Amino acid sequence: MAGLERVNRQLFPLRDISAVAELFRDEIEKSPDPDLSLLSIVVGAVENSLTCNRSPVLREVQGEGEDAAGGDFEIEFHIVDALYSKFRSTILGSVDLSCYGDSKFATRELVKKVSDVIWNSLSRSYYKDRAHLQSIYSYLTGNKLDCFGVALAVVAGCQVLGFNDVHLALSEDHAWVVFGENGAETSEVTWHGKGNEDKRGQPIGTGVGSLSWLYVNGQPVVCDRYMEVASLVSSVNPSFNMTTDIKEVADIQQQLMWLLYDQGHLEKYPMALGNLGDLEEINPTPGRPSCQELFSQAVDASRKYYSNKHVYPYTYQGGYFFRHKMYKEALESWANAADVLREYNYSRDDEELYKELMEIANELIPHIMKAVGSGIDAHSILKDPECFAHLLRLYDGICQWEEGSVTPVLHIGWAKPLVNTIAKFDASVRAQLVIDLQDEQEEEASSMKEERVSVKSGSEESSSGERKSEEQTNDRGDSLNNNNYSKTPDADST
Ligand SMILES: FC(F)(F)Cc1cc2c(N3CCN(c4nnc(C(F)(F)F)s4)CC3)ncnc2s1
Repeated sequence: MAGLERVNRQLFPLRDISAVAELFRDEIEKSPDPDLSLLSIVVGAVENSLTCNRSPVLREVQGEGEDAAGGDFEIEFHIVDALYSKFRSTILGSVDLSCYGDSKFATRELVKKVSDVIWNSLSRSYYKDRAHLQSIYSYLTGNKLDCFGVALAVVAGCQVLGFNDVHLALSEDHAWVVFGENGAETSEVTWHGKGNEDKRGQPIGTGVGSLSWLYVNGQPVVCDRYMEVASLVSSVNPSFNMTTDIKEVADIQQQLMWLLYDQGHLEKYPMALGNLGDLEEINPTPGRPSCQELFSQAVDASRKYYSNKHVYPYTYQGGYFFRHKMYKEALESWANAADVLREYNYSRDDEELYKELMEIANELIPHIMKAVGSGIDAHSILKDPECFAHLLRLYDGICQWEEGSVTPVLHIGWAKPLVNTIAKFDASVRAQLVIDLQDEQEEEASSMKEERVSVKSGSEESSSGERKSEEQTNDRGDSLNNNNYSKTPDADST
């Protein structure tokens, strides 16, 4: 039974958060196969009505403080019904299933066909980096989707066709699909980054090219239906403009995230836990885990389920510590993020992460040095050898990221802030630096280079990790705006 037939029509017209939450709860708790297009249309309609259709008069009255009051929304059943039917008839009307064999599993050709239907119905040219282009509501009412939205729409389209083996696979800056028996097949279905030729229909490379962060070294978040619901909730964007969020949209997103959290559907989704942490930092829910705990759960999830190959859990956590002037903890989180990077080779597809690290190294850390330099030095950072060790581990990780990459990472723009920062630490702290190089003979034997840097600080010492093996160093490393997931191909690249 399709989603709309089982929806509780008494809930409509949807006028408040609890009605939207009730509809999601019904769909998540009562249906073995939550209807992605229904849920994406509903939450997209709410987001759109509160953030996009703003009457100028209302705006003057509301004022645009931090959280401009979003006013009310009213989502009529017949609107949702019409859009839901439009999506289903678009998909069912464009895909002749008799062309794709009789397997109950999707084929590569079918997945590509669904991707083509979505792709070819998008507006010819629009600003892909804009907010609010992630939902099927946006697709149906404006023929616009960002790169995440295309991937979600393809999975929702395959659900309409009855192929429940097609699922969303998510890295920290790209999305694709898995399908077939045991989800053993993969396919690109959307674009990535600016001006890159899309690879739609191709499997995800498994060769050395996949050593780029973009494909998280074979450790993507592979979603089930419920995690796909979590991804569409996580992609809700409360932004009204660059400086203002609509509080009602953030509240709805937060409540839906807790609903999914309670059902265990965020357990293996580090970025969703990070997003919930951000929402909780702004507006804590009484009786719920703190944002610091959520950021820590995101780190644990990456370590437990993804061999610690995800970077963002540490940058979510480091950003939190930085904002709360917990500078030593921030340096440790950022050093842990850099440890993840060591296994990767930097490729031009990784520029979102490059920008993240640039901001940390060349803006946030210099800010810390200024703050502690002028006396706000709660933990006397500049006298703490462990902080110095975290700083060196951060930079050494970035250097190792660069090693073996075809694209350089560091340049003079990095060196100046680094030199200034190192110079800020007390000479006595720097003097404690002990660099012990591994014995030469062993190096031949293992053909793996390993160098240990440690800063003796009382009992504790910290050290850097393994180097890449020889064969990895010459590989050719064949970029989501953090708020709204979209990548920015040129305006008319689709
Ligand atoms: F599908 C793509 F291509 F868009 C990749 C995905 C991105 C993303 C996400 N993001 C991206 C990272 N993001 C971050 N926000 N702050 C971040 C940090 F730098 F503080 F770590 S990372 C916001 C939400 N949140 C949930 N799921 C996903 S799936």
